[in-house]
Amino acid sequence: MSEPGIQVKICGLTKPQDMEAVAAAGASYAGLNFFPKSPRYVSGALAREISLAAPVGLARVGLFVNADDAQLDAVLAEVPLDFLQLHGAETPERIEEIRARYGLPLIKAVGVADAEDVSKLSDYARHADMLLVDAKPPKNAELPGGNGLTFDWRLIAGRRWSVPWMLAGGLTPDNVAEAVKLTGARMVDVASGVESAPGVKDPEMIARFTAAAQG
Ligand SMILES: O=C(O)c1ccccc1NCC(=O)[C@H](O)[C@H](O)COP(=O)(O)O
Repeated sequence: MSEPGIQVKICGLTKPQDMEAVAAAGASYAGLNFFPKSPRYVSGALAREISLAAPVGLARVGLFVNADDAQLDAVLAEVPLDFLQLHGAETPERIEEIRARYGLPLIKAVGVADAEDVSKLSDYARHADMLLVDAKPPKNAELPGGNGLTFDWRLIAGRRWSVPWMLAGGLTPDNVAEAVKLTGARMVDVASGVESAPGVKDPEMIARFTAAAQG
């Protein structure tokens, strides 16, 4: 069955042409990754150039992991952003602090591996404007996200929270339609599933992913 209205976020753009591919595909959100250890890390003038390549209506999301005010101040002074995505171990207090200081809508990413993780989502929903329900990284993982791993979608099938939420974790052009069907997600997010190599986005995969998500 067709799923009109599914919104797509493509995360970890590393060049201005990626933004053009995201816009051409009809995605709604584009993520810039400010975590220095990520293969998708961007900074300074390049990050600004990518951000400025976004057409009106395509929301730019800045992704941070346990960022301090100094990092957030520096990025936001240079790079226009519409949302902040917090992908580390930020506490509810820290989320509120960031929200008050920068006045931007916040997406809190939460890793899920079991029902206990799912139960934590309601707490975060009280402090964030949107949730990103991602696969929990393995203990030895170098990155807290962008690992291309799925989780058991049945854990959240049909679930709703008090704020909008995005499904993430190991989504690809080939499995996203099934993930949407099983979970009831209205928004989906992908990083590695639309890349030809870590940090290298593939425009054709971005187009296929978006089309498959939207049915
Ligand atoms: O993508 C990264 O490199 C990354 C690094 C550190 C924290 C978060 C990161 N990505 C966050 C995302 O929103 C990803 O899109 C999400 O984790 C799903 O990734 P993937 O399984 O590769 O689609």
